[in-house]
Amino acid sequence: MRTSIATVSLSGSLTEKLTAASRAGFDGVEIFENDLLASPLSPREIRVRCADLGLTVDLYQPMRDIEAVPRDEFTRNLRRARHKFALMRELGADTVLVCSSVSPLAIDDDGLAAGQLSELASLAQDFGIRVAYEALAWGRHVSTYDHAWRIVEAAGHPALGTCLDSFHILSRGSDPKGIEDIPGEKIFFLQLADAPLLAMDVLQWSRHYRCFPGQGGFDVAGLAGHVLRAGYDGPLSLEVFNDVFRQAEAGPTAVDAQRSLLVLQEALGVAELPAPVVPTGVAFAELVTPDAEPVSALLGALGFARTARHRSKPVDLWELGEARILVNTGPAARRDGTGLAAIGLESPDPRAAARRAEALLAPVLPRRRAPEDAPLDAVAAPDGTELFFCATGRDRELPHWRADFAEVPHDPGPAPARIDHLALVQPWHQYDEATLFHRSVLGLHAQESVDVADPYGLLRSRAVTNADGSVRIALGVGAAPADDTLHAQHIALAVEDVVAAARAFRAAGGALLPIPANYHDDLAARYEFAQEELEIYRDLGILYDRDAGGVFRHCYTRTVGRVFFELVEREPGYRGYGAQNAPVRLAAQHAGRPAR
Ligand SMILES: O=C(O)c1ccc(O)c(O)c1
Ligand SMILES: [Mg+2]
Repeated sequence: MRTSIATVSLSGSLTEKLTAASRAGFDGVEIFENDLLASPLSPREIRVRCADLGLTVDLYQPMRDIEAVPRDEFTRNLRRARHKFALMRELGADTVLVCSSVSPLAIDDDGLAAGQLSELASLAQDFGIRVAYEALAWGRHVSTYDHAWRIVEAAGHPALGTCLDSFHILSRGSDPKGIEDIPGEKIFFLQLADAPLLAMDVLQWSRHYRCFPGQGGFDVAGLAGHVLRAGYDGPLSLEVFNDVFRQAEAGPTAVDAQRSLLVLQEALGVAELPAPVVPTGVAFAELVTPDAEPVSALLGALGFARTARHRSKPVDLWELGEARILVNTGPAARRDGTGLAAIGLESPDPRAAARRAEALLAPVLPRRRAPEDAPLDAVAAPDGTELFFCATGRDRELPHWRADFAEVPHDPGPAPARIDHLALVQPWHQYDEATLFHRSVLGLHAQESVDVADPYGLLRSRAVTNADGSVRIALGVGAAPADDTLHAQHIALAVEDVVAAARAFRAAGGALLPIPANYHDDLAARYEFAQEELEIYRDLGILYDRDAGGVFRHCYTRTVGRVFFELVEREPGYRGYGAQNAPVRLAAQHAGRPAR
């Protein structure tokens, strides 16, 4: 289907918005009046620019407070409309959006509204223009889609139809099934937006919190299905008022937007994408560092052994049980400092996984970086983390990253361990994008978003997982642009006995993050422990959580660069990540930072 986006959904000047929409593959745009008013380009120049970019101007919007007003007021409205219709001809736009009046002058009289909208449509028709009437959820007398449709139907004018906007319909809890009773040719336009489920004033909700389909809590695909079954054949158009997208760069936002429509069309069965290939495990995590020494010391104290070295690059493989960490001291490290740069995901079909990612507009990375390397399929996540799709040792035909490494002499590692989860820090404006990306591209399931108090701000965190929990990625973000060395990434290692692991780490010279005594006093108030047990937790800085499924005990290493490790002992039924304890951990990490 054709896709369109309202200019209000993107940041920047009108030209920047148009360029971003075109590059992301949109077919058309809704031009928001303010964007036109503020543009140095004339309407005709905008039309040419759109044509050059391969965009149609699908809608001009909005006209406000038009209908059901006293005659003299309506005469002034028609005068205004005549100007706008002439402008739309220059612009090459053939549909105008009229949203239901919020004016105190508006009269609660459907007959009057229908009559005046019909007059407006007659004037529009002279200009070759159609009028699409939309119920704002906070409209003064008309606030539901079925009410707007009754007025359009009563008006019975060929140049008057309705505009459906998923936000207005779903935010009011209207049943979208009734959409199928509207003849498709009378649905002149469809605007799509999702939103998180918030209990707040609907106008504020709409103007600040809309997001792209699949990023919020509404069943936008379900609504769009009703619209298609009604016979609508216009574009799927995104109209998203969002404080974050207004500030973020237009290019990536437009890609995120287009991805949301691809996923929506897949759900509607009108677009076929390569099926998701859900990862089945974590093959490795790759750290980059300019200085291998502190990272090696940390890994060594955790019990990892350096087992192999890359045949042609400055990359070491460290292993502890099934946990594998690559330490890369190549050029990227000198540029970016110590951080988590890549994740290897075990994939049942790496090629197919990469094809899906590509179809969903993920940047595909050059297949490994040297001629003798296994040609691994890889894409970049929105935060820049490289995701490699691996088939470790499963199939001789498939590329095998492990074969790039030559064994080095080492003692067999001691305790069994594996990667429990990886926590990535998202750029502050990419939280919703990151969730949609990991869900749609990797086929992971998103758990609920949790708020975590940090002494200097509020963090949000949301985990995406596969069904058996063998892949868990926690996506975290601060509330605003921040020094994200604080909100560091981490690698959580699942161990059988966290107390033993923490003791062994300390005995090997590792430094655990100290946790204030108040925390453990509070634990004593909340749960019953054998006395020594709590003393052990105090001594090692072990944190404790419990849910209906089981117990979670965990502790943290000091941070190196932008990364730290967590040791976790997770009872199989426990679903969380110790979010309850995160504020204490964050405060302890702040306290432990060198003064600046
Ligand atoms: O918030 C508004 O005013 C507004 C304007 C035009 C729309 O299409 C809409 O859904 C909301
Ligand atoms: Mg709208």
